[in-house]
Amino acid sequence: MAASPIPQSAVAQAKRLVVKVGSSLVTNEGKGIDVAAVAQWAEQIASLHAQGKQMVLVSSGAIAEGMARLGWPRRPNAMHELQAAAAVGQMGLIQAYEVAFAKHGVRTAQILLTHEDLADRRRYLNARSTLYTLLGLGVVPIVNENDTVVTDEIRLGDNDTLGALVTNLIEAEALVILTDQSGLYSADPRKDPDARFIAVGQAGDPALEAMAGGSGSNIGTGGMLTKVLAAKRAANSGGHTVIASGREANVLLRLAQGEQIGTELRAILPVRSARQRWLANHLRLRGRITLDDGAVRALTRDHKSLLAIGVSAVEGEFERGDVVACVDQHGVECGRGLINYSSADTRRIMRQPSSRIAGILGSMSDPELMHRDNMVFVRRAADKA
Ligand SMILES: Nc1ncnc2c1ncn2[C@@H]1O[C@H](COP(=O)(O)OP(=O)(O)O)[C@@H](O)[C@H]1O
Ligand SMILES: N[C@@H](CCC(=O)OP(=O)(O)O)C(=O)O
Repeated sequence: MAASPIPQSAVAQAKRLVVKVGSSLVTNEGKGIDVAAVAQWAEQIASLHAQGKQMVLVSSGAIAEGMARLGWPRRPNAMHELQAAAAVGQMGLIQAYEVAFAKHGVRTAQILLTHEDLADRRRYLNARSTLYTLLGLGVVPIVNENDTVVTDEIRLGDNDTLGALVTNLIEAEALVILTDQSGLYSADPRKDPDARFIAVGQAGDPALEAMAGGSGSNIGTGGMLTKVLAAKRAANSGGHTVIASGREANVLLRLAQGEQIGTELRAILPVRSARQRWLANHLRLRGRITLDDGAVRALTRDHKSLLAIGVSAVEGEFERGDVVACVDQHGVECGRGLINYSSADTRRIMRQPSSRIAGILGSMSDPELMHRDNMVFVRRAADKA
């Protein structure tokens, strides 16, 4: 008797999944929403939902669809035009998904997030509880970046990162990134016909980042690099990532049956706590402080709190409670955390022992500049968190 196949893939085992679809797929290379493709993904997600899996969809395509609706042949450079296109296109995107999911009796919800929503602790917790509530109600949330309100400095820019942040937020066990390639290759297959397919890898392996180095298609923004980095980020909460072709027939259903399709990037890094992830997921920091070698050792090897005496330079303007990066003498980040003193005060107390803080500032709120409980450490020098 033939043994029944044991589903081993990340998607087969996951009870909570984030599926991300990129702009070039959703809009058929920018021609306008690919209604047939949307219908197929919706059917598959509805089917997995019916099997008891909690599903979240992160969909790009608002800008590309907006451009198609407005009759713009080329992607504009001006931020306000991109935002106008996103506002127009998001209507079409959500409408297409709502119609497609309704055919299977599945309710959907629109969630538009910005980097700031996830960096602010209260808004982050609110977003998380709304997503959990929707999942508990059996709704499929459809997430995109809130392009209309972001500025260049605070935009996530690509939805691969957003997909990973949502994976972290709801502690999904798997992130499926659907794109226009079969997965990750050793080089961009559009440019290198000898590129080798990578079936499996380890999330966070720097060799993968080197392979994915090139930029993406004309329609998408991130290319493969943002997908590989998203896998590293998803691994912070134990999420495995699969990068696969969204054009492959029944790709999600087959993955859920344990079939190996695409590139699976397994999470084997130690899982960080929700608070550590929140700290690590700050993509834009208020400032950075340079540490001397002794302080770098105290932080990274001994996991001690940071004292002002180990700081040799301060960049940026920040307040007490902001998230600030700690870098070594070469500018390589070794950790980050909530700082107990403003940039102005830090400049006055740097290189000084804690016993002198009260004398310099008139009072001392905390003996340490950053408490180790409020810090997250970067595992390797090459790890950009
Ligand atoms: N090593 C690689 N393996 C596969 N694709 C790569 C690689 N390096 C660059 N790419 C490019 O990345 C593109 C996918 O990224 P992108 O266009 O941003 O997609 P999406 O819109 O789905 O996010 C592919 O079409 C491919 O040309
Ligand atoms: N928020 C943007 C998505 C950004 C983007 O292009 O992402 P992607 O296609 O996934 O690289 C949009 O909806 O157009």
